[in-house]
Amino acid sequence: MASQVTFIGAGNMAGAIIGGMIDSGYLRDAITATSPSDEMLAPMREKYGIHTATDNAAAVAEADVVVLAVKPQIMQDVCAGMRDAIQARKPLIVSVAAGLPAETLEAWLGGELAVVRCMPNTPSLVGAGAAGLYANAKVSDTQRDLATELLEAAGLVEWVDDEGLLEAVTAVSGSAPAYFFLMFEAMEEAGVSLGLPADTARRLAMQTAFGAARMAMDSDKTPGELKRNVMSPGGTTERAISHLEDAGMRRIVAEAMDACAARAREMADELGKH
Ligand SMILES: NC(=O)C1=CN([C@@H]2O[C@H](COP(=O)(O)OP(=O)(O)OC[C@H]3O[C@@H](n4cnc5c(N)ncnc54)[C@H](O)[C@@H]3O)[C@@H](O)[C@H]2O)C=CC1
Ligand SMILES: O=C(O)[C@@H]1CCC=N1
Repeated sequence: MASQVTFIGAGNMAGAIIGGMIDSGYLRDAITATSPSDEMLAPMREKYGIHTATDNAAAVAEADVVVLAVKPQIMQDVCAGMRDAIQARKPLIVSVAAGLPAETLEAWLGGELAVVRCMPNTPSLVGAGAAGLYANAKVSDTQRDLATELLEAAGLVEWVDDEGLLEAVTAVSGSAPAYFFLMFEAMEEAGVSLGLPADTARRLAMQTAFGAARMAMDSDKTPGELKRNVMSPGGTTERAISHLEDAGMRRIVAEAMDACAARAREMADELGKH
């Protein structure tokens, strides 16, 4: 029998994971999503055919897994409202909230709980997400497999054995879709400066990124080797890559990712006080 999974919150992240679960054949009848108003829930019922509820405590009463998918800023109140129901059942807690430590969530829900903390990203919405997962010591192997199954429905899953590494995951994948979107903007603008229509430049840039990612994932060559394969001696790519290297592209990327991880640590400190 499928494990009963209740999503607290029915927004982007919950929708992405639920959509993936259904596409990979998870039993609709075993999935519930909650939100304070029925406005967010009607589309979930129509699109996915799952159960919905506006009462969080009632919705977790028979859950084997509770996925916390509300904004970090309201999480403490949301946890307080279902604490007794969670303690009565002790389901696996899976949180996708940015910045909130597993220990804090466990405390807010009354303690002694198996907690998996995830850092997913928005490409989960198209089944191409990348998520880092961390399990506290109370998570069993079966629960770990279940969390993998749920998150893999929305893309790649990588486990880390130190919770602090989720800050690095935030820098490498959680926030990183935005780095690539910035690159698309910059390439479109530069393409327009070179005379291309904006939509042509955008389509070419995006398809090239998609092709490069797919090629790198399918190949046993390193990204460095694939890069050198594009660079004919004395040719155009060599000129472009030299410019990026001389302008400090690697340093800029490293500094941006350091800043991202530092902010993730700050957020954990700000949100995690309990
Ligand atoms: N958007 C992103 O790139 C990423 C988001 N996350 C995390 O995912 C979590 C959810 O984010 P989104 O799905 O983007 O937000 P969202 O705003 O799309 O969804 C939040 C949902 O919570 C519901 N909600 C509000 N109060 C509630 C309550 N008292 N009880 C139950 N549900 C309630 C809202 O109705 C809404 O359905 C956040 O904690 C965020 O940190 C994590 C990684 C990436
Ligand atoms: O920008 C943020 O804080 C969240 C966490 C990762 C992606 N979005």
